[in-house]
Amino acid sequence: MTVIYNPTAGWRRRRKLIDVVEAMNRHGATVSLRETTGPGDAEQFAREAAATGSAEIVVAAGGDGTINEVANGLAGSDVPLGVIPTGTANVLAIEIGLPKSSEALGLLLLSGTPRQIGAGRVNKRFFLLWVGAGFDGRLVRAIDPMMKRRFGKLAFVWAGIKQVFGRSGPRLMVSDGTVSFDCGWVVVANAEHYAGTYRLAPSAQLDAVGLTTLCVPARTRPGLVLALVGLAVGRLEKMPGVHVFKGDTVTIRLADDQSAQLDPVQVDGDDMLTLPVEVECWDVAKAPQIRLVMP
Ligand SMILES: Nc1ncnc2c1ncn2[C@@H]1O[C@H](COP(=O)(O)OP(=O)(O)OP(=O)(O)O)[C@@H](O)[C@H]1O
Repeated sequence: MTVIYNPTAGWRRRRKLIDVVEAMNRHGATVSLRETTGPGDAEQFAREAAATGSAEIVVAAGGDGTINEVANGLAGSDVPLGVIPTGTANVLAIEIGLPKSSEALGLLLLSGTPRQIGAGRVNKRFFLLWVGAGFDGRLVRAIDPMMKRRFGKLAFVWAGIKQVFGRSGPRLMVSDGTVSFDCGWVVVANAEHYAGTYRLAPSAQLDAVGLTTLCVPARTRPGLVLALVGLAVGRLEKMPGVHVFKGDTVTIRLADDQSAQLDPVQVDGDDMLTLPVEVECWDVAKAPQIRLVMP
């Protein structure tokens, strides 16, 4: 087993990694640990492990960004993906209900049956959770990595407050190929949970095929505050003015073509791309597939 560990993810979570690895060692596993030194390493290490056939399973130890990289590195191989959540928000772990106890998680990684999951692709990269632009794209870009390391989730709260009281949101055009929606915040979700235990898209499930897109009219401060209240109570989909649709392809761009197309796009919680982007649903029947060890 190869465990790819992002030492900068999360907040004092190294203990978790050690406990799970020790649990697996007690059950006779040979664990080869690779630490990342920067963005891109996790994907590269996963690709190498898959190509050399040196691991029956590759485990991402980090947050959702590290899992995203490892998933992209493994896509196209038969090697299953496992997760040790040592990140800040760990939404994928919440989504699939990973055991909290290190012993139980170690056992799951050693003997769990991998299952194919539905995924999305954005500009040809796989994502497992969501792609977001407007409010959350800007929020993720505004996060200070040092602050995230020191204060964990509070860094997200602080960046959110700055967005609410900062400049107004961008005007986004979101299209499903036939209809376009004008909004200030868009999330294309492959999973139900968001930013922790919030239920953003109850109809989206990681182990089912299909993306749910929420176009939220959150350009002004009152609109954004209302949307955040809706998110907090698990009813964002039902809020006035929110358009929700299911579709296989979604394009997101700035409405004003004259403006610099540099607004950030978060992918699985990381600042990864800038607009415009093309999002597509990836069918479990298509190759490559992503197989995830889950309870
Ligand atoms: N050694 C490293 N130094 C700096 N950045 C790294 C390193 N290794 C990986 N990264 C980058 O760190 C970013 C954030 O990691 P990750 O998302 O796993 O943790 P997190 O943000 O704390 O957790 P979560 O996404 O659950 O909130 C990833 O985009 C990854 O590319």
